[in-house]
Amino acid sequence: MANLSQPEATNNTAGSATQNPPPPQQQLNDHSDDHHAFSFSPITLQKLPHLKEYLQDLQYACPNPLDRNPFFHPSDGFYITSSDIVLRHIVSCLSPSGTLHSPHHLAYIRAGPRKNIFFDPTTTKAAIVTCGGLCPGMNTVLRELVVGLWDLYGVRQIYGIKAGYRGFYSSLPVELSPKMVHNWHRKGGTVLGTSRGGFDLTKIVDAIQNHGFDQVYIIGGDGTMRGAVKIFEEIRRRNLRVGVTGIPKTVDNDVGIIDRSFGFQTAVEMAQQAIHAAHVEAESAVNGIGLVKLMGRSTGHITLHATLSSRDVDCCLIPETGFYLEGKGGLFEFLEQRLKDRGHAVVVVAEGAGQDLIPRTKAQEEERDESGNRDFLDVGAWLKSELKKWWDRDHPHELFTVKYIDPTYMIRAVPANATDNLYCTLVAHSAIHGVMAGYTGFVTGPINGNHAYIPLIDVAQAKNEVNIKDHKWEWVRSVTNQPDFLKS
Ligand SMILES: Nc1ncnc2c1ncn2[C@@H]1O[C@H](COP(=O)(O)OP(=O)(O)O)[C@@H](O)[C@H]1O
Ligand SMILES: O=P(O)(O)OC[C@H]1O[C@](O)(COP(=O)(O)O)[C@@H](O)[C@@H]1O
Ligand SMILES: [Mg+2]
Repeated sequence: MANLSQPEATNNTAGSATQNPPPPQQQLNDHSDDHHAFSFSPITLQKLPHLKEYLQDLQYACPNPLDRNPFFHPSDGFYITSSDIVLRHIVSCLSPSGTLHSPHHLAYIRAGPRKNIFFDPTTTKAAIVTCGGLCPGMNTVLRELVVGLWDLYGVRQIYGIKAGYRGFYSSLPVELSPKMVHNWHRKGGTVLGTSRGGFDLTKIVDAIQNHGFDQVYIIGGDGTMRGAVKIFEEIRRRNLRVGVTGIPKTVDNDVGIIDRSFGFQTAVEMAQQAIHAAHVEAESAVNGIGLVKLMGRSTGHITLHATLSSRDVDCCLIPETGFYLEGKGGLFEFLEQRLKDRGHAVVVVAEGAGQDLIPRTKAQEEERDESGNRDFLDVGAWLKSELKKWWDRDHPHELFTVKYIDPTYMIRAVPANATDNLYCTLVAHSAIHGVMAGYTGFVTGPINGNHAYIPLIDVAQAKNEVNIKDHKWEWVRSVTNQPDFLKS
């Protein structure tokens, strides 16, 4: 349990040393309930929405059923209280006098079971939906939500919404039980189905109301989280007794605040196979280049992590840094030297990198997927063709080979590895505990290794890009010795 200093009568609204929006200012004086946000100097606890905020007569439904669960023996400290927090940043800086440079710290409410719950499990009706692209572990989260609701809390009405947000209003919910989901964690993809687009707020909330759902679990990426905020706000506007929670899923790892999303590590692991094959092909050719394109719509996390863990990569290209082909400090000059020194080279490029270099028509510029995400041109195919043109122009009589590998969906259409599966279980159970405790409009995810509850709106607004100023990007540069592509 966190050891905090005395609570102050008024909220400490000091900002944190983060890139995220400052926490909402608030005047709070009731610290008795778990759902109230308050701040302790020098820590500001991030406020979390709670059903009690707009349903004033809402009372605790009952003590947590885990009290009576034969497999749990709740002891002191088992239940999470309002004093349990997770600090946003654990790396700080001491001044010469030994005090912290940044006097204010942002904290989030720690995830986990609460002593009292606001839902009666015998009448609770939960809905679960998966949206956006696939990610390893989606089925594990589905399974653990069903099993957790059923076994931990005794909920018997659990429904799956088919094929993403549109499924709320375009098809009938599917009844789920532990028996039905028992082996789902072994399957890639999502048994419920998923889709992009189809977000119709009124129809979705009408469906939630008409079906009588009072808990909604939304699994998806950054787009899904933005939709979930709107659903939560509309539910609050209609004064519905419905808890809404988001569970971030993204192989791109582009969802902010949390350490990482489930499935990311599995995707990085799968990417190794493509890099390894590219390396073998390149090494076996004369002047061979192995080129691998990896997913990452607008962030290069998969490419960066796959590069760092592979060590066979000569050049890593991500959307967060520009690159250029010709001239001093360019890609061609670098590869020419590598081929001279080693006879082969491996280039790994994120799908969102170099998009501004690829010529495109006006129509191509406008192309969007059903969710409104920009459609990318194939940077790998373009790079392969540019490399060939360059070599034919500058070395017309020398052998040269580019072997282009695009594993695309292979890195995400697989079951989660052990680490991601563990994550999926924790995140699903934490989400259930939070909703049962009356929290709503929140996301569960690990912050510095500990699961916390974070306001949905903060997560929907925060983007997790590769910070090219931090050490991780420097490691890439030192592993590959690639140019910085900063034109002098
Ligand atoms: N700004 C938004 N407001 C409401 N719904 C959105 C928004 N952005 C995306 N969505 C919806 O969220 C779902 C998934 O979004 P998408 O961007 O395809 O995937 P992901 O959630 O994995 O990023 C889609 O049904 C899409 O219509
Ligand atoms: O072809 P699809 O299904 O639209 O998916 C492609 C996109 O999905 C991703 O894997 C993940 O995207 P989301 O997290 O937005 O679903 C991206 O890397 C990629 O651009
Ligand atoms: Mg997305």
